[in-house]
Amino acid sequence: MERIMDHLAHERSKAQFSVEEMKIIWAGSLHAFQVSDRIARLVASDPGFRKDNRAVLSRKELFKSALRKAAYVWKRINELALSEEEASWLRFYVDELAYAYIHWGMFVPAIKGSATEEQQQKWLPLANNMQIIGTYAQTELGHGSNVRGLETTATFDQETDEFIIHSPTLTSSKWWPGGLGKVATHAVVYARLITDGQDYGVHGFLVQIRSLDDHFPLPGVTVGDIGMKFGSGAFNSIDNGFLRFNHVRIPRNQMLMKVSRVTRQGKYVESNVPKQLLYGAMVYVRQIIVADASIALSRAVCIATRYSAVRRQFGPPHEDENGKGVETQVIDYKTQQSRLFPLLASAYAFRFVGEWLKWLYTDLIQKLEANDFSTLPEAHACTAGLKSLTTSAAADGIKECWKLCGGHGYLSSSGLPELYAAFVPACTYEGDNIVLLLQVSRFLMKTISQLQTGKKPIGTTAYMAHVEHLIQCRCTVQKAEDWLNPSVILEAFEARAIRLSVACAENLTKFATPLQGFSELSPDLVEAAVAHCQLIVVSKFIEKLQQNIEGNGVKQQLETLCNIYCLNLIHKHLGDFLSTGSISPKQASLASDQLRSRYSKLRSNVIALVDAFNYTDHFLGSVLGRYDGNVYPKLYEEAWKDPLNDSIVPDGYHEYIQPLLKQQLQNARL
Ligand SMILES: CCCCCCCCCC/C=C\CCCCCCC/C=C/C(=O)SCCNC(=O)CCNC(=O)[C@H](O)C(C)(C)COP(=O)(O)OP(=O)(O)OC[C@H]1O[C@@H](n2cnc3c(N)ncnc32)[C@H](O)[C@@H]1OP(=O)(O)O
Ligand SMILES: Cc1cc2nc3c(=O)[nH]c(=O)nc-3n(C[C@H](O)[C@H](O)[C@H](O)COP(=O)(O)OP(=O)(O)OC[C@H]3O[C@@H](n4cnc5c(N)ncnc54)[C@H](O)[C@@H]3O)c2cc1C
Repeated sequence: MERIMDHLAHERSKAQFSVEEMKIIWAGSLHAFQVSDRIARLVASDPGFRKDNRAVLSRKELFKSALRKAAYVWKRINELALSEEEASWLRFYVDELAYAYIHWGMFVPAIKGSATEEQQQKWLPLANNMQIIGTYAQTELGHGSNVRGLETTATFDQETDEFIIHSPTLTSSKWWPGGLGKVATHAVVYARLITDGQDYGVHGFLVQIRSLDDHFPLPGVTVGDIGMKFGSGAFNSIDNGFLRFNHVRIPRNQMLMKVSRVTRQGKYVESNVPKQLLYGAMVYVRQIIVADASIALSRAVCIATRYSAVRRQFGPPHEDENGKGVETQVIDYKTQQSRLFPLLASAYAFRFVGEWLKWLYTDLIQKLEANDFSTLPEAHACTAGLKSLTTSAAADGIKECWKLCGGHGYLSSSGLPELYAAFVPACTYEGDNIVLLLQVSRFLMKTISQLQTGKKPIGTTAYMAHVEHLIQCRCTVQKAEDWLNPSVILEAFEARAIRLSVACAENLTKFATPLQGFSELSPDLVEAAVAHCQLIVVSKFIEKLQQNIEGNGVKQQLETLCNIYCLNLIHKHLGDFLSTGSISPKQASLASDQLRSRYSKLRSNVIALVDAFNYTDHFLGSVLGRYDGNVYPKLYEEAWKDPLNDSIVPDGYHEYIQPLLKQQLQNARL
């Protein structure tokens, strides 16, 4: 036991940088670090937030436990008079999916984004004080991605000055909204607005669905839970629901009227605000999900890295620091490094691009408030594309981390199966990842077509202004070290991205209609979108390194991580880089050489790099990822805690095992 604990201490002693300074970089600022650290410890030390029994709870127990925790969170927020920032961290570290995620993450933002000032003054205080609990009811049984295809209707009745909300078909039943099944009292419902016999398309409406007195559904409302979801624990603590309306009436002023409104006379009036602002809550949450992807991936990487340093298999016996013969730490296998270290680098890359995206979103909101809508298309493309890229990579990465831990990774107590089950739907919710990449490609094709009109591309597409150069430039790498030059890397990624986009744009002209072209070329368009989004992540990582980064050795570690992130992408997408002529086969081989050498450079720092995430053992929820590395005794202890081990002879022995054995024994004797 002693020896295992020593392993991580020894690993930590090898670090070549200041972990404390890196923690601040990871958190974003000293202030963010201090607040998050304080709240993480508060949660970890409070038995009310225990979560180690989730895997063995039944659905009903799990759901009730999530309700209890959500109520307890609210109580603590009020008792401690936490600020909004502290309250968000508290909800985050409690790490239990419940209705509050949708209430705070979607219901409140939808009101802020789509309601008029007057409507906000009425509804926000109610929501902020939890006098009502809200959900975001957009998706239907028949349509999720195709929002324009939603079928729920909101028909204006001029006589009573009301909207009649109705579900005309089975497929129009709302399906999936979190917190809807059993908890929410109100919902922002997306429905087709019909007035004067004309259909004006999908709009948002605030609808009360349950009584505030006895929690029963209001007349005309049918509501329930959609059933168990993938994995034990995970999303099963939340009541994703279905909802049907039978001519439910709401006052006219419960239509969210920032984008457009209906007058007392039933006239539909558009404002000067673009209609896409109706989708504003999705832009907001997609940006948060990018931050969440870096958290989910870094959690998995932290577990896999610590365990890989503790775990030993085979090898020429080495001598440990006490001169004893020991097997090889699995982290020293080059295959383990080539699977794990790029994931560690990706966690950092996603953290920084998430930070930038938060800035972009804040900037967008400021501009929108000043009636400047110019950056909305780019913000939509960036949030959609980066949400897609980072969640797909994080979900795959978590699965890889579980395999990196061998058999023990499959144990619930490793924390990895539940982390995977809880995160993988992020590839679907807030927009299916492929559908979102197609939105990015649409934006890219539009930008390319505008180049011909002389319109200067801005922001993340600014590189397209150099299309002539990027189409014909040749990568200058001659030796492996040349791949450490950020401008060489950047140009290779820009060349690959623009060449894929331009090829798509040229191919699109070969089809009878743009629609037909988009449909036929959609796999290529998705690849072009991925290349563009990867370029954004690469360029934001490089920009981060150009900032003033303090702390002993911190910048050097980040440079190594950045190199690994970029070179591994080249390695994985070699087909793109070679087929577009962005690099040559010889340069590809030099990139692989450099990548291998970066792994060796990073090796002694990896434990410290995952320590810099500053995750408590409570938050990690993993025996394999424990800070002290004391894995085996704790695994043994956990095994004993399983309910099957409550009795020596299992339930069912007398009914099913004993008779079977007896029968077989008798048969043998006959
Ligand atoms: C130390 C670090 C600390 C970090 C802390 C992190 C804390 C993390 C906490 C935990 C966070 C998260 C946990 C999450 C918990 C779980 C929540 C899950 C909740 C899930 C909710 C949902 O899923 S809600 C439903 C979402 N649904 C969708 O996303 C549907 C997807 N479909 C669409 O968006 C649209 O239908 C689609 C865009 C695909 C097509 O729409 P359509 O109207 O047909 O549009 P087009 O014709 O294609 O386009 C018209 C033009 O509009 C542009 N556009 C489209 N969408 C938008 C938009 N959103 N904004 C702006 N513009 C848009 C489009 O580009 C077109 O423009 P053009 O110029 O005409 O080309
Ligand atoms: C855990 C979870 C929580 C959720 N929470 C909410 C919530 O709170 N509120 C809410 O309103 N919704 C919620 N949703 C619903 C979610 O937003 C939708 O599931 C999502 O938008 C995808 O839509 P869909 O299910 O209709 O998939 P579909 O669009 O049916 O996708 C099926 C397949 O078709 C492909 N596809 C679809 N369209 C195209 C296209 N144009 N081109 C190429 N391929 C295409 C997709 O890539 C996918 O492979 C939640 C979903 C999950 C899983």
